[in-house]
Amino acid sequence: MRLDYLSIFPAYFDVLDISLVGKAAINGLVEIHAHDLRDWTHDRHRTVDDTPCGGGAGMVMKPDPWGEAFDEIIGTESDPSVHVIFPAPSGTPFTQSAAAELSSAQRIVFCCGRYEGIDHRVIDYARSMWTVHEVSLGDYVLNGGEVAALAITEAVVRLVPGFMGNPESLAEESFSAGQDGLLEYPLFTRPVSWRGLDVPEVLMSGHHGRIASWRRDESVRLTRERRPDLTDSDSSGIH
Ligand SMILES: N#Cc1c(N)n[nH]c1-c1ccc2c(Cl)cn(Cc3cccnc3)c2c1
Repeated sequence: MRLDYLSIFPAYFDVLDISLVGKAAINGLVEIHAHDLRDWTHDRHRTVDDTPCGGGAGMVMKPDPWGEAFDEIIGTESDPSVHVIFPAPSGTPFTQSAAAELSSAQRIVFCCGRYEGIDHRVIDYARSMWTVHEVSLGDYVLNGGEVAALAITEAVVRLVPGFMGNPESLAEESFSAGQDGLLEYPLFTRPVSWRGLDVPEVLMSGHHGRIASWRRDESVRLTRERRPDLTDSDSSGIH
């Protein structure tokens, strides 16, 4: 899997060399390339923004640098196997199932905008050439697309076959298909007693049936408390 990041702050992606994604890069599972969008400007000030047509506050990212960067990084041929991701406040909420789908992609290009956003013709052009995803991390405001690109990268790469040392652990995580759409149950490890707080006895019983039942009950309880929106979904197992 090749991952490209287009941003006016490419240093955001230096962290990928340190994290688990860096390990995957070393193992050859992923290839990471960060690019400075300003490398595709031609004026002395390396300008990437301009005032919005129709007026309004803030600045909008000009289309020209993006188009030239696309030509060099992706090419000028249409290829639906290339996935181009535009984080955006107006994007579709990014989900675990979207991460799972993207984990089989061979090429993902993250377009990380700033200011008030990117000229929409950039997205329209990308849609005419590749498979485009306009996504949002959630209902809160970030200053640009970089943090979202990092979060999406981690969510996707950890699902790439061969990346996780113990793929079985993926099945028990919150939001994973194996969890019935429920939140993950509380976790404990040694010592059994810590600052007057004990591990629930059932987990020390060695009785696998009771343990499974306790874990399921806890997942249902937590999901009802914290994510009632998940309890109505068909996959939740709670109705
Ligand atoms: N993904 C996601 C996401 C999220 N969950 N919050 N904010 C963003 C996000 C993503 C992309 C951009 C671009 Cl390009 C510019 N900005 C700044 C901005 C802030 C408020 C309104 N307009 C633009 C972005 C914010």
